[in-house]
Amino acid sequence: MSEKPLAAYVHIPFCSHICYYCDFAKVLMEGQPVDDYIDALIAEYQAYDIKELKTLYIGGGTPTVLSAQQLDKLLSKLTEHLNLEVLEEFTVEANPGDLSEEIIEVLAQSKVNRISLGVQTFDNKLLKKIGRTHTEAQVYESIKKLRNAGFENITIDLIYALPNQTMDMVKTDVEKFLALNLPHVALYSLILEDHTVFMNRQRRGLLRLPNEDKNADMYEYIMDILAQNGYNHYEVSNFGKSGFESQHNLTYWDNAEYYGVGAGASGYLEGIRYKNHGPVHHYLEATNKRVSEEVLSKKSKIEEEMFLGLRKKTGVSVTKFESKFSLSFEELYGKQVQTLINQGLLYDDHEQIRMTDKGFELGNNVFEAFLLESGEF
Ligand SMILES: C[S@@+](CC[C@H](N)C(=O)[O-])C[C@H]1O[C@@H](n2cnc3c(N)ncnc32)[C@H](O)[C@@H]1O
Ligand SMILES: C[S@@+](CC[C@H](N)C(=O)[O-])C[C@H]1O[C@@H](n2cnc3c(N)ncnc32)[C@H](O)[C@@H]1O
Ligand code: SF4
Repeated sequence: MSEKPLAAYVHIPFCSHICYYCDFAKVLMEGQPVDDYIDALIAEYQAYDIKELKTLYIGGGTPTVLSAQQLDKLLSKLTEHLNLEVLEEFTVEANPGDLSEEIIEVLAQSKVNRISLGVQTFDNKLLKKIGRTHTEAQVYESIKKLRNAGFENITIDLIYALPNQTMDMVKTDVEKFLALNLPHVALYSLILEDHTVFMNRQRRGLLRLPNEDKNADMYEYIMDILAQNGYNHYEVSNFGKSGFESQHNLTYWDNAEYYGVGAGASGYLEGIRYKNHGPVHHYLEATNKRVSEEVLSKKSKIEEEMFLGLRKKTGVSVTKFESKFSLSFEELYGKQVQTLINQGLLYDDHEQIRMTDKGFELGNNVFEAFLLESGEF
């Protein structure tokens, strides 16, 4: 059987407030059995008997809404049996509003070496309109405190194409990011998700979103200005200075296996993609934490290799593809690749299949071309 994965994702589903756009696995923290949850999470993690990880990622929800004691316990239990020489990247997601001195102290004392801050925008009015509770000033304060505590590898998440957001507002956000001189940023175009306040407003005709052209202009602007400032656009939404690309997220895009632990977490182990129970009570009560499992067919594995790999600037290596699947890339996808090259969506490079900037913009059109007929495998 294959070697053990070297990446693990751990999910903390609690938030102090719910943002109007968010459909990730999360719940308001108040009244939740948080201590029981942490115990169950640690038990699930320990059952895998993990000795080596290159990357560990604690996401949410909001990991930093835990108390300092809860976070401390979690961080030490996760690393207790790990060979720390192997661990390269240990990320914790944080919200600027709830990074107290105690929490920063716990993070600084731990093995965590990367912080991902959910900034979304620097515009105070817009922050309110999207249901965030922090302010621009709190972002600067959090970053200052994190730097003082010794953190250098700090990334922020920003969202663009927000309701009523203009190009000038996007420019201001990116300029404010640049002024911070951070090594990494993820910039997501707003996705309207079901079960969110925004979707509800949209259905009632109350949401004014930038149209597709505006959205594309914003993305082009973002790509240009970040490249000019030395950020490598290494994945559709991710930009980093050299050496600061997220190793954990690259595991996903490299289509490698990883552990997923906690309510609503997904994992990929021994050829099986699985998802855990989402609602905290279901997760706590279930003996088997997984709510669904999919044994991947060869067809799905090939498609995923393409969809995930193409998200990266380096794309998909034909040699690696052929040795992994023991088949000819040219026979399987030669025609599709040529059409996409003619449309300016892929580079004309027969070893590394990579998207152009236009391809990045129209990602879904590119991915679609790599879907296979059911009868093919
Ligand atoms: C699930 S959140 C968890 C991290 C943390 N709680 C926070 O809010 O920053 C991870 C990131 O996903 C992005 N995100 C969530 N919902 C989104 C949406 N509907 N469209 C685009 N990006 C979204 C946000 O940038 C957010 O920072
Ligand atoms: C949208 S990405 C943001 C990554 C961040 N910008 C960075 O570069 O580190 C992170 C979010 O994806 C979700 N996520 C990531 N890996 C996951 C997994 N294995 N299972 C479930 N959710 C996951 C979590 O909600 C997490 O907050
Ligand atoms: S964006 Fe982050 S803080 Fe907001 S609801 Fe989603 S997980 Fe919670």
